[in-house]
Amino acid sequence: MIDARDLTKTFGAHTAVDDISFRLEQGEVVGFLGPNGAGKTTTMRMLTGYLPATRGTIRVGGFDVLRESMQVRRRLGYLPENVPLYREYRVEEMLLFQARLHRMSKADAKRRCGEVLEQVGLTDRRRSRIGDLSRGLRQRAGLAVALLPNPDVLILDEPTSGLDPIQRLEVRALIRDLAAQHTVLLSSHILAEVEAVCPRVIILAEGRIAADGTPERLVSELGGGGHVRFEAVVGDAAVAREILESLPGVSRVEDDGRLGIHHQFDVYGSEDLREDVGALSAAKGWAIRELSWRQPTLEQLFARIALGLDKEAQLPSDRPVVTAPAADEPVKLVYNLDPFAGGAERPLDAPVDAAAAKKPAAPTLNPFENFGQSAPAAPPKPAGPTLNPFENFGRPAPSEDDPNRDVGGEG
Ligand SMILES: Nc1ncnc2c1ncn2[C@@H]1O[C@H](COP(=O)(O)OP(=O)(O)OP(=O)(O)O)[C@@H](O)[C@H]1O
Repeated sequence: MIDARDLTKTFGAHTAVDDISFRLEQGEVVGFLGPNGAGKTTTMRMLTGYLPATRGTIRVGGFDVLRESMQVRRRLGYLPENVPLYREYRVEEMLLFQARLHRMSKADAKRRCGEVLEQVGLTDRRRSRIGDLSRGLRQRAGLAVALLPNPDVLILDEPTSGLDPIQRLEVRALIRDLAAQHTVLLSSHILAEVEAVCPRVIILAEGRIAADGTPERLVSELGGGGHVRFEAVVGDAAVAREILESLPGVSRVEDDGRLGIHHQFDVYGSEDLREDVGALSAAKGWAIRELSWRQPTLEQLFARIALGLDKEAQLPSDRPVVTAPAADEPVKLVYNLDPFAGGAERPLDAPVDAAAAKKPAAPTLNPFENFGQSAPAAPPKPAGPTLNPFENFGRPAPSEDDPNRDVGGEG
């Protein structure tokens, strides 16, 4: 439906779009992503014929955008980033005016205006002045304009930018409906929105296509793979890291720092190593707080591309990391999970005192200290009143053949 080949746009010495090619098949819904200045708007304006390309060709529905512009306009609806609507017009007036530009007959224009107003949910606001509409409703009016020629293709440049969260959800739902009937190219800075609506994304960086595919494929192939998030009480973090690195299948381990008494690591490997890390923890006696499989998000992939792969270290973490205290700073004990310590506090970094751990402990009710030992004999029962009804408040319970025993019943 859209076929862009070897597209380049230069502004003076600056190359905004640098030799890109892509196709959108009929019915495809594609998210167009990229950091500010990546060239998205420039590309969209070239696709719609608003801006001539410096080099390259664009065909929409088989028609050349520049040489067969009237055929292209009938097949293509465009919602620019800043919707150029006439604020003094009423919504219906403005649509009728736009319909005339599409050379529709009066009857067709009236019918089509009614249809698009219904489609974008503005029927009851058709007599409102555009200047009086909220930004979300103006965006709907802009979509109505784009839909007027009943186009096969919709090009939407940041359709939810500047909207509040509720308006954004409404416009997103509207786009989802439209996506069922049109080929859509949608640019947005809101990646969750793109993931929710678009089965395919094209990521632009510095005027070039950096990635093109389904979000899942891009994330798994370019996102740097998944990793095991492991958080536990490990004692010496450097030693624990070395041990984790020695696990078969582990390619690298990132030390994310300390969170209270726990230490957090990201364990990378070719596959999900949760079971291996779990078994290792059990063997080492590390108390686990988290053991989970993490896939990179589209947002992280986007940041990787936007920042440049060489600046991977600057990737925003999905969780604030508490840094380990300096070496001379006393380690504060928050909670002691050492089963051998019998409740006594010991600095977290100190090794377990093996001798103390082995010494025969006095019988207690602490299950950790008493494995294998018989429970102490119960202390003798103190005489005195009990709540046993048979003991009759201090007296022994009557025996079976006590003639005075009250067995109940009549008489
Ligand atoms: N008319 C113009 N004259 C000169 N330079 C321009 C013009 N239009 C765009 N540019 C430049 O081309 C580059 C790409 O701009 P473009 O607006 O296409 O980026 P974008 O990806 O849409 O960014 P944003 O997400 O901020 O909208 C930028 O460096 C911009 O300054």
